[in-house]
Amino acid sequence: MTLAPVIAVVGPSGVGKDSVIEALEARAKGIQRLRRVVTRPEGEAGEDFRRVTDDAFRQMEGEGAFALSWHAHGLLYGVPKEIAQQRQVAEAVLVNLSRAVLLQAQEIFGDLIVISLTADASVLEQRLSLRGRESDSEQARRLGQAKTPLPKGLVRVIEVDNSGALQDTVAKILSRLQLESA
Ligand SMILES: Nc1ncnc2c1ncn2[C@@H]1O[C@H](COP(=O)(O)OP(=O)(O)O)[C@@H](O)[C@H]1O
Ligand SMILES: O=P(O)(O)OC[C@H]1O[C@H](OP(=O)(O)OP(=O)(O)O)[C@H](O)[C@@H]1O
Repeated sequence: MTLAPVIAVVGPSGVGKDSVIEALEARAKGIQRLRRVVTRPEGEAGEDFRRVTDDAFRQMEGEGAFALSWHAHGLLYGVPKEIAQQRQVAEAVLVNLSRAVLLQAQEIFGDLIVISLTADASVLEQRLSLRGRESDSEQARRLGQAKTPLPKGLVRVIEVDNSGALQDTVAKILSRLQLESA
């Protein structure tokens, strides 16, 4: 059975990864988002994710619960191995990934499309501040990592600027994805 592609949405903090994922899922029938496991502390909201403690995460990892996992912003993130079942029923599975794990993701998932979102530095700063999920110092730290480059060796990368309206970004992505599958 062929598995649907995994679409990794990546980019700096505040660029709009979760907003784009949510909007794409709503707009495109058949595209589903993946629910990540994150050790994000109580009180910090975010996308629809499964919150676990560090100990629970480590235990899950030891039991082989993740297809992919990584460490960023002092948190642990996991892609549950059930992504394989999701890829059997969906036309594509969207997931918010770290830029640091993209080559690993390409190796593990095989069929990987990377959507690399960009936005002007001033826009990022304003959006992180408006989101208000992290402290000012944590926001500043995340902004400091904004320019992390994508690794070399990725087969399919779609770069889209999300400095403008979300609906324009989503339209641009859908048209690029259609071109890809044509
Ligand atoms: N195109 C856009 N126009 C205006 N605000 C946006 C846009 N994309 C995202 N946002 C807002 O910016 C903030 C950060 O977006 P989010 O999706 O959490 O980014 P990320 O997941 O990349 O950190 C949120 O408050 C979100 O509502
Ligand atoms: O290595 P990087 O590409 O810089 O990514 C670091 C982390 O940032 C994002 O997490 P999260 O969505 O929790 O944070 P964000 O909304 O602030 O980007 C992304 O999913 C990674 O887990």
